[in-house]
Amino acid sequence: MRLHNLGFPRIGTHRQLKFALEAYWQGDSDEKALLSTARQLREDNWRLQQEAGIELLPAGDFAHYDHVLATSLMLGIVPSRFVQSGQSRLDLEFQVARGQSAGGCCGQASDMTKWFNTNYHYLVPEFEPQLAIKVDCSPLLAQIEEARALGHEVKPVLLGPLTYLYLGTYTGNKLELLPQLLAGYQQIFDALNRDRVNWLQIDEPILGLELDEGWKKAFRSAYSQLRQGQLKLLLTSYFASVDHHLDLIASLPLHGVHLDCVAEPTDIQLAIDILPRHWVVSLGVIDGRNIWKTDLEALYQKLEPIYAQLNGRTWLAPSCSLLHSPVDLELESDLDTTIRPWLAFARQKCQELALLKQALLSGDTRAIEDYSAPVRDRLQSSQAVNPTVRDRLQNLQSFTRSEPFDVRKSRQQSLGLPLLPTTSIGSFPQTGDIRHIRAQYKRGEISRDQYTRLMQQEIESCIRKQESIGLDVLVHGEPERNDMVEYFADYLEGVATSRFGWVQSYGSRCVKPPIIYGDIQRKEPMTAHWLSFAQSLTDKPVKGMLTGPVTILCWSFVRDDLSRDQVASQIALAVGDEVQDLIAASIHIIQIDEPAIREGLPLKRSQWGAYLDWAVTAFRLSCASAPSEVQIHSHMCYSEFKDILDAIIALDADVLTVETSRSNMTLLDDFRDNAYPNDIGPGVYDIHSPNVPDQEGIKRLLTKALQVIPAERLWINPDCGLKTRTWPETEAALKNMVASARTLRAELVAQQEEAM
Ligand SMILES: CN1c2c(nc(N)[nH]c2=O)NC[C@@H]1CNc1ccc(C(=O)N[C@@H](CCC(=O)N[C@@H](CCC(=O)N[C@@H](CCC(=O)O)C(=O)O)C(=O)O)C(=O)O)cc1
Ligand SMILES: N[C@@H](CCS)C(=O)O
Ligand SMILES: [Zn+2]
Repeated sequence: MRLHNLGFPRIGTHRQLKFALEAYWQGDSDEKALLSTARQLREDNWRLQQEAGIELLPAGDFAHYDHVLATSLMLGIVPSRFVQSGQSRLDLEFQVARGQSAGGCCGQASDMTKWFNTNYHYLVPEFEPQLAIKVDCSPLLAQIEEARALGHEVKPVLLGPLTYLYLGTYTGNKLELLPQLLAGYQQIFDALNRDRVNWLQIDEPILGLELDEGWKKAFRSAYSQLRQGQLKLLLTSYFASVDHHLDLIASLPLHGVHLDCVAEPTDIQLAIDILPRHWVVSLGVIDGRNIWKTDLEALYQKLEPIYAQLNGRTWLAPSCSLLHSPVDLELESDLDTTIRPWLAFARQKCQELALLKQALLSGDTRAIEDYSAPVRDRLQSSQAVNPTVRDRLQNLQSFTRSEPFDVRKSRQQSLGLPLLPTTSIGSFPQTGDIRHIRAQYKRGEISRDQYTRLMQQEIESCIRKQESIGLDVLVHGEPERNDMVEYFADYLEGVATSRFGWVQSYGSRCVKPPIIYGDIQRKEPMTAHWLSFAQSLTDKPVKGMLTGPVTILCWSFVRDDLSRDQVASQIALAVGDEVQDLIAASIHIIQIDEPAIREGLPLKRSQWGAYLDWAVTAFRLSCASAPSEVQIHSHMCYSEFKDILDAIIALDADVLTVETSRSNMTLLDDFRDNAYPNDIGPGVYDIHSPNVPDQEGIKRLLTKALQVIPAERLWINPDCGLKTRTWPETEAALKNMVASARTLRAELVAQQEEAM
């Protein structure tokens, strides 16, 4: 039996990678310093895993920005707009991820989207008909060498060719590109052979999807064509079961397969029966994506007969890469002492595997019995159930708003908004000063009153800036929020937050997912005091800003003893209570953000309907109590939406703002023929790039939008919130956006007059 790991968090216990990246981008450090931090992190990670008991360590799971982008660079698949002579490989990587710096030419960053159903974002590979593959796997080989020099036995990790192809964008049939791509993968295989690599972990998570015949055929042909030499391929999939593809997998020339046995019920016996007798079967039995301590005793009972059957062919691992888990629970000294023993972070998950192995080898279960006791405590804890919340949900009468959109729209004329209203998505720059003030408050260095006053100053400054820019619907700027989910978690019973539980979201950006351990209800109003202050400063409408139930759910570590739809409904009630308080505070426009609604989709399309039903219900429940005069907005980003358009329509928000600019408004093709019935604001510029969009560019996008959306239903806004930008970029960009809106408005009025 061997213990291995699919990948480890690369950001570091104290987000060392984040700080090193940002210092490099700001010009405060050099390439040498960044590479040295990265190397140190890899070293720490390997040591940590080895000390915990992992025997075969992953190498090549580390990436400076993103592992899909690292694969693109390894293959030389880089959009031609970035390839110039002179820049280092590292700078090329950052240009593709972040857009070309002002000094370079006009390179728009590659699109970024969700990694399957997680809150991690990858850089979408862009394929051109001639892939111009130019393999350079020296960074991977260097990582293998580093690990070997430290005395570790490693298993390199490579994103498989089919999944890589599936995740990219291409105007034609992607499978046409497979032969070219395979030539690149062959070169990588050859290099790994020359390097005497033994096992290669080849990640093909698309096997969790319901693939069509074309892709299944491509799997067979790709893996039979690739000459493996001495390499032993361990095919890994995760985030879903692959029971439906076992015959396909069994037909591939592999040496082993890894199964995620946690994400969905997985028939391990079926796998053993179908897979070739000589293959290694890696069982992903420790949840790599949630933070609950594993009931090792129960797992032991389940695995014992399987282990006996597989004998030496059993490998044990977390279900997926631990990229999605915080690093080390040891650091959480402030966590509630009842809750802390219920948890396991990445390091503890590795230790769980070691305990499990010990028990399976020796048959002595005493250690795992002791270890697992808190799991039972959690499931029986009185903290998990709140009868008031259960009764309230049981007795609910109203799940949706009372009048249809057209009636609501006419009642909302009282808001007095112009044609093509301009707005932003909510957050304004979270400057170092703001974060520092919050850190001081948390450390008790400033009082609550001082903190409130400083945040109010920031809100006032945001309002004045927006007035001067000329926006129509203002926001308070969200300065008081550490994060759009964590902030709300602190106001909710049944939810805990950690201190160092960072998980990488994209590049240098991290989040601390809250921990939902019990029934949820609001402790007190969460935002109304900030909004009421903001509205008192201006005659323009200020938009209230809430995070929706599905997003709070998807971006948290969620309890496993209650169904996700029940948890979402509980959150919806809490958000709905805040909607009431905002209305009472004279806020007439309220945005309920749901950027995570698409990422919550199960991998298998056949399961989408059930998920979307409860997700839509939860959103509608959160705003059901808003009278028709109150305008409800929602916002979505980081995803493709065309395949869930019906659900998005069913949300029935009065206004939907949605990310579109990075994908050049291709989303609008789906909105043709009035496909989207309510008001919509397709984002007109990419907020991830420091580049300031010019008026002409914005106007071009808006003109495109006007071809499919009638002017009376079109809003003008950026793609997403502006918290990651600086103020100079933000003001310049918004001024250009407002100027474009005004020009377009004038042109539309002139056209109307001409037509009369
Ligand atoms: C919209 N997005 C979000 C997603 N998921 C979320 N949970 N939240 C989101 O907003 N998923 C999809 C996208 C992903 N986008 C982003 C964008 C930006 C960030 C981001 O900026 N993250 C911050 C961390 C945010 C935070 O919690 N900040 C805290 C702590 C600040 C801090 O570091 N303090 C220092 C001390 C500072 C001092 O003393 O001067 C410290 O503690 O050491 C806060 O503001 O209070 C990031 O920096 O990565 C994430 C996802
Ligand atoms: N209101 C949030 C939405 C981000 S998806 C923001 O503006 O940051
Ligand atoms: Zn967004």
